[in-house]
Amino acid sequence: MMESRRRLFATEKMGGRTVYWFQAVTMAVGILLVLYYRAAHAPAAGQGRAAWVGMLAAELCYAVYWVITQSVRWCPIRRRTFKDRLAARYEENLPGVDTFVCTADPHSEPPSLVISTILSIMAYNYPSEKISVYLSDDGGSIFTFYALWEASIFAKKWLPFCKRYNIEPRSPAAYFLESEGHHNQFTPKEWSLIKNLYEEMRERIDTAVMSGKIPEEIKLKHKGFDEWNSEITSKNHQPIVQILIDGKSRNAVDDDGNVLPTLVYMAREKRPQYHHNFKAGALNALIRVSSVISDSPVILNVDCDMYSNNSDSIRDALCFFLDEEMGHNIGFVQYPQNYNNMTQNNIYGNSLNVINHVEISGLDSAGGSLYIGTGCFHRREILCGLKFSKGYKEDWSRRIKERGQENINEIEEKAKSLATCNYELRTQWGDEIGVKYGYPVEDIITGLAIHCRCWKSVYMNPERPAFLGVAPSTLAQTLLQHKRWSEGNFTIFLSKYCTFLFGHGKISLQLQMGYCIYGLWAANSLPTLYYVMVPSLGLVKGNPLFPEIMSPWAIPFIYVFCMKNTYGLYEALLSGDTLKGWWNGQRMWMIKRITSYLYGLIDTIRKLLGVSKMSFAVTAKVSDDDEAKRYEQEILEFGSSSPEYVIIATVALLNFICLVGGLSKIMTGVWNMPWNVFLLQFILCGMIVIANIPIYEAMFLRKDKGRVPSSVTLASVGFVVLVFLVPIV
Ligand SMILES: O=c1ccn([C@@H]2O[C@H](COP(=O)(O)OP(=O)(O)O[C@H]3O[C@H](CO)[C@@H](O)[C@H](O)[C@H]3O)[C@@H](O)[C@H]2O)c(=O)[nH]1
Ligand SMILES: [Mn+2]
Repeated sequence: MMESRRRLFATEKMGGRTVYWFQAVTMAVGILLVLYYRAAHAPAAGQGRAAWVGMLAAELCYAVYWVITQSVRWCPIRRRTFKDRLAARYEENLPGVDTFVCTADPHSEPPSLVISTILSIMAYNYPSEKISVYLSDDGGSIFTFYALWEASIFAKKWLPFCKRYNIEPRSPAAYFLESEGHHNQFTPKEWSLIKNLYEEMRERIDTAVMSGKIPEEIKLKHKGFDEWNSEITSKNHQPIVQILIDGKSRNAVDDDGNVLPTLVYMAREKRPQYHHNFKAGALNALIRVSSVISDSPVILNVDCDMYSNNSDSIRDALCFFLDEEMGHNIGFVQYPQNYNNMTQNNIYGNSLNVINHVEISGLDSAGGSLYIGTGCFHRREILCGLKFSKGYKEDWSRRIKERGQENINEIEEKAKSLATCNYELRTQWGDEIGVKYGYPVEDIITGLAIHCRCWKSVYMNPERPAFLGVAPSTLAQTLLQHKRWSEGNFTIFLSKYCTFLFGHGKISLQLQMGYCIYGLWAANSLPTLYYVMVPSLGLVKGNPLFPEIMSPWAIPFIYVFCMKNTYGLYEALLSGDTLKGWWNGQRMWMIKRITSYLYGLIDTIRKLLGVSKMSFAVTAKVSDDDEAKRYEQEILEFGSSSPEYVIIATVALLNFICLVGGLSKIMTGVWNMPWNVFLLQFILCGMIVIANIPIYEAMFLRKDKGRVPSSVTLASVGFVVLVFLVPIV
């Protein structure tokens, strides 16, 4: 009796609270003093008042934002699971799990990468008959289908190999990369055999993609290839659903005679006159298609590059859903986004370490992790719009969908009819049912709606990362991704789904604030743009904007600046960043704010005005050799002449000129003011210049292809001249 009541998971509070509270209280006092000083000491009109008021506005924004970021720092928690108890109680009655993998473009997301993810999911340490894997191909590409077909055959060898030797990770690409040289648990022959099989398969797939042709004899081997003809394009084709492995069929066994998971390819119908709603549209089609094939009560959703790195993740997630005491109101279980292509010092700040270790853990204690699009287990019912009610209880022992008289062709036809363009017309899909449409971050808004239907969620961050994906490895891709994210979250903030309105009374204030950390990314761009330009300009124009260094009022400014950075550094180091990684992160933080977030802000407003439409630009998961090499060496990649780079170069150049100009004016005594009036401004400008050193290198010293193109440098010179001519300070 006692045994059966023991919990399947535990929740622990994280330490470090004294340090946190010391930081929080002293920062709050410091910020208030800064704001008071700003308000009380504004210069007279005509003597730089406008610039001063701008500083006040910027600091006010920072202050509000700082308060918001504290919401997730009060009491972060960590979760632990007891898989042995799960097995002891439920091994015979484990629920089915449907996995949705989305891909959109065979060029930025190579099919060979996609199938490594698929194979890693098929090989979970979980009864195969209960796993179904669905690939949604928004590229509608015969090459992706071909790769999946190859994977369905390779799986017969791969799954037994994984299970026999209990290897990790179970993505063949990742496994063979990692295990080179230390694979002594099995005979070298066996290892080489399977490795060769894998490499040959990859070779065949890559060759097909590169040559744009699939050998005719292969096309004869599966009826699915007949779906493609010369007219089909990614934007215009009929619905395609192909069940490559039917887990219920007797023939679906691996080389050891064990059942194989079900494997399905889907390309929903696309027609130019219908809007397809990007990934959200794909997920909704998958929800319907899977409902006639396996209809499992649990759905796992991963991006095509996010392979499973931990074969126990399904079991970990189920420890939450199946917990007798607390499981009934948990709507989804989110794992962090981790990447396997991080360089040591996080050159583009993409490691998300602090978000993963600090912020989402804090959100978890406030009511639930956000749904971040990949590595997330949902209950099927909540994705379909179910509201939480007191007496709710899922029947986990619900049997795997029985199949009546229908044969596989009939099921495919039925599934196709659910993946047509007009199926959703005049329905609640994309609104009350399924993943929400109209937001570039469909994940966040869908998670918010689920929280507001009174479900909780949990965040699971196991020692061995559950999923590993591909982070953007160029500056352009990083900025593109962050533009989409900041724009998406800001769109939510300005919509009727703004957490303070929509979430009011439904989720805790803490969680409402937590959502706004990301909701306000875009809004942060303006104060930052102001702060990296105006004080520096003030140096050359003789306009003091901070208290002089001897004044007691300098203390709160210095304190806030130092504390913010010290505490930030402390969090970063605790989360696994290196010192240099943190520093690179600071640079990227500035760059993202003055480019991605600014663009995100502008595009959100343009959408509100109706002059632009929502888009979802897929980030590339491959880069050319040259680029990859510079990424390895942590050298910033520019190369093309994009307007974002002009902003970055302009700000860098401007600060350099201001620093030199300001110094020389002080030295030569042009200003009638002593140097200590400007010291804080010099420090700020100097820090910006130091952070920008790699930008100067890219503009003036580097010769490689990734340098800042001279057209960008020239344009930035033009803008700097313009800035000096316009009397804004
Ligand atoms: O029309 C589309 C566009 C994208 N995708 C898929 O969506 C996933 C995410 O796209 P990616 O370009 O990798 O974007 P990221 O910025 O890395 O994605 C993060 O942010 C997205 C929201 O902006 C979430 O959907 C993702 O799950 C989350 O990992 C990929 O598997 C794509 O294949 C589609 O299926 N159809
Ligand atoms: Mn991605």
